[in-house]
Amino acid sequence: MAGNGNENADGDFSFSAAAARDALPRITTEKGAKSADVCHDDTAPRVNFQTIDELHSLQKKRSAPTTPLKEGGGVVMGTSGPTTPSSGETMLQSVSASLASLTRETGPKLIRGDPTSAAKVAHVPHTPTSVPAADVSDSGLKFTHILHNLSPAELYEQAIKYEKGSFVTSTGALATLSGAKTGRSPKDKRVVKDETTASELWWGKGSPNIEMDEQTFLVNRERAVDYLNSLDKVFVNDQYLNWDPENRIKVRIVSARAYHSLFMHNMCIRPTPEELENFGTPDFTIYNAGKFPCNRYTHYMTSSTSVDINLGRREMVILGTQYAGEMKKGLFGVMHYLMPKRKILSLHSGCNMGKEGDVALFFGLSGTGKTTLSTDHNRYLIGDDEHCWSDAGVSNIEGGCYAKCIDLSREKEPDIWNAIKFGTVLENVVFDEHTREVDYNDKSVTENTRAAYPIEYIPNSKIPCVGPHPKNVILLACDAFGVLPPISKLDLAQTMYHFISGYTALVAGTEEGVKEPRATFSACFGAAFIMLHPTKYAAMLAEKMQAQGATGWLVNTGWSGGSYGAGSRIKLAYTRKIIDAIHSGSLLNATYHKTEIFGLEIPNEVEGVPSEILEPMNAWEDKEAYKDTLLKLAGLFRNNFETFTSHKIGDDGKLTEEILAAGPNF
Ligand SMILES: Nc1ncnc2c1ncn2[C@@H]1O[C@H](COP(=O)(O)OP(=O)(O)OP(=O)(O)O)[C@@H](O)[C@H]1O
Ligand SMILES: O=C([O-])CC(=O)C(=O)O
Ligand SMILES: [Ca+2]
Ligand SMILES: [Mn+2]
Repeated sequence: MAGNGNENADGDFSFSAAAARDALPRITTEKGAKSADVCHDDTAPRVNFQTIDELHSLQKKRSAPTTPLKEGGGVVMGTSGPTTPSSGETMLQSVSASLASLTRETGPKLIRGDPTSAAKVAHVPHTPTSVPAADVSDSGLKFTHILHNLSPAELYEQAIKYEKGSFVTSTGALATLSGAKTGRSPKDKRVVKDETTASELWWGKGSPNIEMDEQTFLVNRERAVDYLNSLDKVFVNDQYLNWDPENRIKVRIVSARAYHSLFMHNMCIRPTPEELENFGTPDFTIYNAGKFPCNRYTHYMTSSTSVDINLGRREMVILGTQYAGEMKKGLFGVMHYLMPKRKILSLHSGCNMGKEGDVALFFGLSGTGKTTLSTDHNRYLIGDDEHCWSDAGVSNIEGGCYAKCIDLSREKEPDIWNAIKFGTVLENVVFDEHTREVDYNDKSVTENTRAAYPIEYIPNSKIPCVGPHPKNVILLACDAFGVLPPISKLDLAQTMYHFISGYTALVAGTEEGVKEPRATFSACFGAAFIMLHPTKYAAMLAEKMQAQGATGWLVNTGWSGGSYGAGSRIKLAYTRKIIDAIHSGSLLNATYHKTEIFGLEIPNEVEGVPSEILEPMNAWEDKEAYKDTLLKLAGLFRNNFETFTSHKIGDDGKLTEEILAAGPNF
């Protein structure tokens, strides 16, 4: 009967007599079953390992270029004999030379690979020399491990294991903290003034180049190098800048953090394994000592942070800041020096291209919309921030994008939202401690939250990131005064006037309550990065725009209907419609009327944009307040331009006159 354990209809099992005495039933298998068939679910073939260590050694397959040794065996390399060094050896020698102490004239002893890894590692061949005991230092005796061009996955592991504040977010990005500094430190930037740069660069009032001498640079360089050599391990990135193959620059970044290495991996152009094998000597080297400060007793130092550029030595030193943007923008400064020497214009601009090959440039100061508006689902992204314009067309300097994340939404910026995934560095964002979902509205750490991702994370990026000559040059200004029209067409002189002015007005504070907008004028929409006098870049831009017949536009991505506090920021959807109309060419054929004071040409209609916002005065309720604010802004423009009135722009005296006349008239 059911339940008494004696069912045996199929002969599958039967209870032994013990069942009757309440013991556990003994299971008997099917008649005739051989012992080898007992376990039907474990029929895997023989294993290839005898020990746990062997099992672990099987997990990782060797790959070039990130694993320690190319030629198997894993023997520690001895002193270099008559045989030619392997590429791994060459790399170590090259890095050791980069990290050489200038006072001791020796490079550190280097080992490739993580210090904690059990994997066999190779070290740089070191010629044994007998040195006086007094010259021997502890750092000279130790080995520094070099983590050379690690992959994003390896860098994630390094960051999570060793760098506090590193987490994987719910979408797979690496959340990091940049420490005390969450933005650049322009007041701490120094540029070496030597015989050459004294005459070539822009110095003095308004210039971003604060001088330092060669000797002081070497003091800071030694400080950074000694710090890096004192560590167990340093990260080394060998990468490229500029997608134009004829004007590509090789850069090496030596840093103390996996965060910095992954950031630059994303932001610079990534070499192929073959290119890395044959990388050779870099054209420019960054020593990023991160949190290690400069010595404030050092000449020219006014804080514990110092970002030093030496164009002669082709080196940059970073002390006392971990904000990764310093590296990206430091290299941009270098390009602003090197490229004009080759008659190539360097630009703080975004750049994209339509299906018909029409290229647009987007100039603008930080936060005005270069990244947001160049990332356009209907167009190919060439780059979001740094470009070159040569006789051949445009090329992106970088291999990645650096998007502002504050208030980021999937609806408004889907491509940027989707780019925040595995491999992306997310700086200073706040996330849920359990779900790891990021709250992009949270400004607890900083308002300047950022995502750095490789450009190919944007689905319609154009690889290689080059394009033909621009057709449209769009100047973005986030006008928190709310008086500039959302869109106006510029003639060449006006384009130059606004390019040299480089105006934007962001909101002064992030605290509660209404704050006065603060006007910022930054020549060439990037005074912090230019090296030569602004008129040099302006002359090149004028010449190129003229030669190519490019049209200039001024787009206000800021306020409408009143200043910050009374009006509101122009809807991103409207700005996108305006940009669409520029790209399509429909705005070129529109009818226009001219504004008072600034003399800007405003279109009477733009498809998809309410006409009442096109003329700024119409959107203001208080017309008197509008006029006062407009005059106030015009005055700010005029004051700012005074420093440029004594400069000639290019060889064309007539253009200079026209540019001076292209400013506000009142
Ligand atoms: N009408 C608008 N047009 C453009 N951007 C807008 C508009 N309204 C709001 N925004 C927001 O303004 C910000 C523009 O930032 P974006 O990253 O594009 O600046 P950026 O010019 O690339 O600056 P940076 O050089 O510092 O990278 C984004 O957060 C975007 O969502
Ligand atoms: O450099 C930065 O921190 C961000 C940036 O792109 C800019 O300011 O133009
Ligand atoms: Ca940007
Ligand atoms: Mn920028």
